[in-house]
Amino acid sequence: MRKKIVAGNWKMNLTLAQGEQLINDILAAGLKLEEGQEVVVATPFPYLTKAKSLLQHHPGFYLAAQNCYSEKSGAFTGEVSAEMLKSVGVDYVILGHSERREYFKESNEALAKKVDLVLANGLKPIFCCGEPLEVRQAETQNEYVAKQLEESLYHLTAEQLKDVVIAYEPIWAIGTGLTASAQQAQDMHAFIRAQIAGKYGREAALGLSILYGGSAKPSNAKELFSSPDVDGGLIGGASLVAADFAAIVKSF
Ligand SMILES: O=C(CO)COP(=O)(O)O
Repeated sequence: MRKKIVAGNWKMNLTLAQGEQLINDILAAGLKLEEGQEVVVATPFPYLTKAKSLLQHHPGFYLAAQNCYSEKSGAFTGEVSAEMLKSVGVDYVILGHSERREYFKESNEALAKKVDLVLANGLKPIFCCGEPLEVRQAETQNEYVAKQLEESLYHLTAEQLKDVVIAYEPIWAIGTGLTASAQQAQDMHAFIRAQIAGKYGREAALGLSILYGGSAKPSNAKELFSSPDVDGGLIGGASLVAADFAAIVKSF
């Protein structure tokens, strides 16, 4: 079902005590979530259990991990499986963030395997896509994103796709202070929805939540979220400040 989602991606920031404080501050911010609105917090792995205990009795608040490994289990020192994430109460898993694609060389093919493992464990992927600056400058962003979707998602059944959330994160807008304009975001979100409609049908496309990520902040969230195909945001820097994150959630 299509939902409005604001997800905070903490990335590799905060200590446990700081993270605990941040969640408590967000919970104390008096956010009133309506039916179909969700707040998701994506903490580093070591904080997931603690974060779960803080969030679990708050309807509408969900927990995400920022990654998982592309194999089920075994001798993969330092890696974390989807099954492990499920066992500590995770709801969503961010997959294919551009930082992981860039620094850890995650391919569309490896991401397809991660998507499968996440879904097989009853978790929901927040699948990230988005183009680098040179692709945007060459005006080939649609082809670029279409390929990401095709190679990582299109092996799924329509039933499986119902549990997938897509986040469009233009790389040139991540952590740069440069935000896609509301029109640029809307255009890409509409394109993604049309691609999904072409592959899975109109009903599936209308049921899909597509989040925008890239320098979203309190001052631009309302405009971004007011576009018809933008169903919320995946927030980096501003998710580390409770007042900013809460203000963005209030922009639903
Ligand atoms: O990468 C992002 C969220 O996953 C966006 O990060 P910023 O909001 O810091 O630009």
